[in-house]
Amino acid sequence: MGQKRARDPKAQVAEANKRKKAVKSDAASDDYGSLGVDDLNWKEVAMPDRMDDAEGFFGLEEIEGVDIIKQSDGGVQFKAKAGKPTKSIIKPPSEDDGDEWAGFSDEDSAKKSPATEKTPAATEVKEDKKSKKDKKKEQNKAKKEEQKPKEPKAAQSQSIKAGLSFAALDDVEEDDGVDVSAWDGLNLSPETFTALSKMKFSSPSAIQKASIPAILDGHDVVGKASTGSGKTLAFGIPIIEHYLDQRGKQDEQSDKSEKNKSPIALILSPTRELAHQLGKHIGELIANSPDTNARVALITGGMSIQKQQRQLATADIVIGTPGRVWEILSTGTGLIRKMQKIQFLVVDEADRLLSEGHFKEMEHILNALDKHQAGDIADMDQEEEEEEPSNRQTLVFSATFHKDLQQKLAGKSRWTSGDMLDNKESMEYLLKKLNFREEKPKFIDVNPESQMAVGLKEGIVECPAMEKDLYLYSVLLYYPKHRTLIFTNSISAVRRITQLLQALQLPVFALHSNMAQKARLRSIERFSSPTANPSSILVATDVAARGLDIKGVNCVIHYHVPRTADAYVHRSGRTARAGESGKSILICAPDEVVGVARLAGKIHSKKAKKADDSSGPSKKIPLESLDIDRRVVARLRPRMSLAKRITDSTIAKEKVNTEDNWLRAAADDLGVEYDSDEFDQSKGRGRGRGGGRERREKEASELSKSEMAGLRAELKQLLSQRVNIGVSEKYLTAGRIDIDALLRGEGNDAFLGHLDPLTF
Ligand SMILES: Nc1ncnc2c1ncn2[C@@H]1O[C@H](COP(=O)(O)OP(=O)(O)OP(=O)(O)O)[C@@H](O)[C@H]1O
Repeated sequence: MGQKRARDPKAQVAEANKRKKAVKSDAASDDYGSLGVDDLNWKEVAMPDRMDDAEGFFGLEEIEGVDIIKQSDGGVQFKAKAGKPTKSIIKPPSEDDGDEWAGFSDEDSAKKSPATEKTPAATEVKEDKKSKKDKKKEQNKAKKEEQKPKEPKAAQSQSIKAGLSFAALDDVEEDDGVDVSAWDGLNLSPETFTALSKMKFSSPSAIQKASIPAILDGHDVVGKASTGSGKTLAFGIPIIEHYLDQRGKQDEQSDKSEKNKSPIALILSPTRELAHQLGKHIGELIANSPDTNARVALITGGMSIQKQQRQLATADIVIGTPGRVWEILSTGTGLIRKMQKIQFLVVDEADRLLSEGHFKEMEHILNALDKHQAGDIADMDQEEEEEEPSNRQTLVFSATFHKDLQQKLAGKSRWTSGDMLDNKESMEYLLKKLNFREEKPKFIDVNPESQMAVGLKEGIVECPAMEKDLYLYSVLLYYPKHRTLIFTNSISAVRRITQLLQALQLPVFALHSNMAQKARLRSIERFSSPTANPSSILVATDVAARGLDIKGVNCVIHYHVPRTADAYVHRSGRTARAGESGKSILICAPDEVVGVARLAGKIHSKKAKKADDSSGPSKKIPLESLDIDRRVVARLRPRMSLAKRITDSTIAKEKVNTEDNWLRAAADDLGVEYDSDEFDQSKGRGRGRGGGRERREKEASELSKSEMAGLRAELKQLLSQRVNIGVSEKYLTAGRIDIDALLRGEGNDAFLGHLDPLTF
């Protein structure tokens, strides 16, 4: 319900204060005056996890202590119940529901958000055509005369007017931009220069430098560049350039109503989080670009369908996941027709989007964009059907491209591996399905040698299969103040490891696709917030492997060996982004080593080949081996075994409860008595394999409350002390410990004694 107006929080607060004042004065004259729906302080009703992604059912809100007053026009107003002060039901002034990312326009913000107020585009609708034209001409003239700004245009043109209050000075932004002359050759608009300067992007990355001119020249582009190398703006900047160009033309030639306008770009992404992030990143470019008010509609699952349909109707740029985009296009009226007019189709993380899971919806969308017989366009008249075919540019980006896609697309083969693909094969495949406008799109591969980011170090920790948890914990303690992303291959492992690390009092969050959308976004926000604990940990499935751009991730740990080479590339790519450095560490049981060697071999094959050519054949895994001190592992074992018992018991209890409830309900349906002991006995009979696990689960679930409390107390006691790795506290002053450093809070304060830091 709360509306996001995040581009200008100050104005939002001012608006809310104004509203509050108005309500206050109402309340003063009539203590129980009537209120509108948006004035009330609605409370969210907690939804169970199983409601996750209930197809647009976003949630319920409730309010207590109000009477409903029916209006003569059929509408309703609200009023505090007798005896209840009005104040108790009014929404607080600066409330923001915080559900959505900043930077996207929505219907409400279109009406009165400060972002739209600041731009002429929003108010021009009311102006007469002639004055609009004159204004535009003046703007264009000014634009031509303008030098590429080394300082923001907004700041240049700001002049002090009489009668301005001090509050107005808040709107004058400091010119803290950077020199952006390195972007000179790319033929960008002054608006984009200003935005880049404000965003402090002093020079283009390799993929941006190569792709932007090609896209601006009207080419289809297939772009391949390592993770974190700035692919989003490689296509985002040309789209905004096109928007700025078109905006001028449209204003001059027509009085197209908001409803009749069509989006210029459709950007497809494989996951919701990535779609949100793309929206945020492109939204930042728009927000920093003076007088640019392109509207971004975010079309992903987990949010209200109706709202998204409304946003899509007036959007300039549509960003979404294929499932929801297709759902909205196929059920809307006239939306496909609008989308057929897009100038850019962007397929981000292309190899993932065009593979298993998204294939059907992608196919539907691609067909709908090209063909004129989809259901939605049955109402299209003859004249329109004979329109020229779409002339859109197709832009395809990823850090990796799969080999089997082409056959998969043709329905000839099952998905087998995530092998890397050389350029020619991927081109053939993409050419076929994406219907490029050019016979040969421009293939831009800025890092043919390696998919891995330059600043990434890759390491491996070998450990016994049953001790992965212990080694994981050891690695985490070795690297304090490291923001760490841990990847697993299953949702149940995410749940278990999160609980385990929580029991060990580490600041940990979970992320997997069975979580409600809001919880997913919350986990990412908490993990990535600049004010978050610098040792924050996010445990995730591969839903977080691609595209997520979280600032300051220092380390990626693969708790499970990734299933494919490209998954390894993308997971590892969550660190060492935008020229930073980072670590990727595989935790590996002895029987996984062969698979890891194969996987690493594929990724580094070209590099290895080069090395081999010069120095003879080598079978070594191209990953650095990390030596974890055995003393450390031994000293951490007691903590880990306590934490494991607590976690196993909690999980087993949850499982037993769920099973019990399910069986009870089934017995009720059948009209029989449910006896859990009898059921357990019959279940145990004749069981061979798996019986041990069930017995262990049962035992774990049978730990009493007081036993659990005992375990927790014991663990708490252990965690309250530093891990002593071979120092008698009696001899603290004997010289082996730098007491001053200890008091200054330097070194690794998880340990007592000298810990050789990992050289990795
Ligand atoms: N020219 C630039 N200068 C400095 N930083 C930049 C520049 N362009 C983009 N960035 C920053 O680099 C980071 C990575 O960008 P982006 O998310 O677009 O990478 P990517 O190549 O799409 O990565 P992935 O393959 O993982 O999706 C972002 O934080 C972005 O703000």
